[in-house]
Amino acid sequence: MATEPAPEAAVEPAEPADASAPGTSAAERPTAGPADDARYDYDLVVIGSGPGGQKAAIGAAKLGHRVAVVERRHMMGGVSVNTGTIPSKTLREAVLYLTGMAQRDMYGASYRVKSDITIEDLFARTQHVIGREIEVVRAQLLRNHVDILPGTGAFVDPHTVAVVDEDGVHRSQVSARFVVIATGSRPHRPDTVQFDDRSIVDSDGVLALERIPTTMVVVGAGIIGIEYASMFAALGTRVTIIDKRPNILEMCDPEVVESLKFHLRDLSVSFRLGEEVAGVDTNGRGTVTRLVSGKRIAADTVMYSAGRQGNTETLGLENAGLEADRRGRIVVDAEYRTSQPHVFAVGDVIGFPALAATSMDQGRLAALHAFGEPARELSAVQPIGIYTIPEISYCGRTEEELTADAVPYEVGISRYRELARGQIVGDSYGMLKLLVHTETFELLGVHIFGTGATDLVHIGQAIMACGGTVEYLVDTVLNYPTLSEAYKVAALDATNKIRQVARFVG
Ligand SMILES: Cc1cc2nc3c(=O)[nH]c(=O)nc-3n(C[C@H](O)[C@H](O)[C@H](O)COP(=O)(O)OP(=O)(O)OC[C@H]3O[C@@H](n4cnc5c(N)ncnc54)[C@H](O)[C@@H]3O)c2cc1C
Ligand SMILES: NC(=O)c1ccc[n+]([C@@H]2O[C@H](COP(=O)([O-])OP(=O)(O)OC[C@H]3O[C@@H](n4cnc5c(N)ncnc54)[C@H](O)[C@@H]3O)[C@@H](O)[C@H]2O)c1
Repeated sequence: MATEPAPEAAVEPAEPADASAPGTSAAERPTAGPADDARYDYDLVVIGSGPGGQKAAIGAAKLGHRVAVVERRHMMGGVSVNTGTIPSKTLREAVLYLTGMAQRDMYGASYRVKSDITIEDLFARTQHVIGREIEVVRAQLLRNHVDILPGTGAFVDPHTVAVVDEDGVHRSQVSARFVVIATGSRPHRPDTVQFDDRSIVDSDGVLALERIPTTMVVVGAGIIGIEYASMFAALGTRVTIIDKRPNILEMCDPEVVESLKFHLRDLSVSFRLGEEVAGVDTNGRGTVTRLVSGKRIAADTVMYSAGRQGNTETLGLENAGLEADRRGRIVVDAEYRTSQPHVFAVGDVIGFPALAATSMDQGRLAALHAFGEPARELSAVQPIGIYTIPEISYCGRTEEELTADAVPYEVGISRYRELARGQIVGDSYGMLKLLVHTETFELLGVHIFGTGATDLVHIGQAIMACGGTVEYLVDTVLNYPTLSEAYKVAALDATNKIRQVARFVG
């Protein structure tokens, strides 16, 4: 994501930039809600078309309001569609398919679908999916009569947004009763590192690599770093992961993290944890990463994934009476309202948890709150999906948290290798762990490692969100053979252990 051009001071009066598009001009709007204010060009202007912005815009349009989305021409769909969630998950799918990785248990360690995988093979699939997704986003906005204003938006005053085109020329200026800031984030680039977008890249640059590197250093063992590290390791790249924290993915179940590390080491990944990067040197042919401890690591490519920065510095926040913190984030209340009650902010620009999944709901809720519609809070039980190879997913609490809070719990485990479906799909390493309250039988946490984890987690999530107990799983018939059966096996394991303790106690 490049830095946006700064808006000029004087701008021309508003004319929706995409007014030529059929059926999209504000004047043709079929209905306007009773609360609409004719003083403004729009009831809602959304800045940014990522998951948060899309859902805010469509949510308001469904209520019959006049809505516009400001977005740069090349970024329709946001980071999510263009450089984040969708390309990374498509790349993972291409890696899994072409390397034959998921089938090696069945057909042997040398099994490959294609022996000489090129970067073109991988990016062809990615580009195809990105193209389709952009069309889906655009079509959804247009069929909901949302105007698309191409360009970069910036506040002129608290109710007015100027739209500047890529070449720095002002396109228009629009006023709105409400504004939603959904400008997302970009990779954080430390000043000490000279990114050249060839051998020293961030998570955007990794999507423009010219070849699959033989060796790679990944700085930052957060979700982005570990996901890409596992993809390149599967492709045969020798990857070194560096992080100043003592372990990777610290929010996950330690047993799951150990399983992942075992798999990654098996793919020649090395870990340099508890180590800080002092700088990176490049001579055009390769890189040397210098650690504060004095170590030096040579690699073809360095990928930095050391956190993200909110896109706020060219938004003209000061013109709206707003400000952002050092990391470009905007503070909001429980209704996603900023310190200006008519301006909302959603998605990565408000910080944690910074997921496409949560951003969508934040956008939807911000639109409801803006127009005074009833809105329920999001369920507290939210899943995390990490698309490593193999994948990880969890919801609820970890063993550490429960122990720290002195909550009595029992663990129920199911190993995929003991499930018929696990054998059929060739997953011998997968496992599902349930954490169950020993007195109430309430489900407290679900931690999954292996095939289908990010989908399977939703079964546990639904039970937990509805206050269900493990007895539901014991008493329920599940399809056979499925991976969902892991829930049943783990539930029986946990209840057997609880019963055994009860027998001893008498
Ligand atoms: C590599 C990677 C993988 C990821 N994988 C996942 C995943 O598997 N699951 C998941 O849930 N999340 C994932 N995420 C996170 C997810 O992509 C983000 O949380 C999500 O995209 C944030 O949505 P958003 O609505 O805040 O906007 P974004 O998607 O960040 O989009 C913001 C948009 O605003 C535009 N914009 C910025 N400033 C302006 C301006 N002044 N005027 C007009 N437009 C502007 C930008 O051009 C951009 O298009 C991943 C992120 C990355 C980087
Ligand atoms: N599957 C998913 O849901 C998914 C996938 C990718 C990204 N995301 C989202 O994107 C966000 C950003 O991810 P991220 O991985 O870039 O950030 P992060 O903040 O999670 O991780 C950054 C890591 O870099 C380390 N680090 C920073 N500077 C360092 C240095 N100089 N030397 C060594 N280590 C250093 C930090 O200790 C930290 O562990 C996440 O919070 C996540 O919400 C989600």
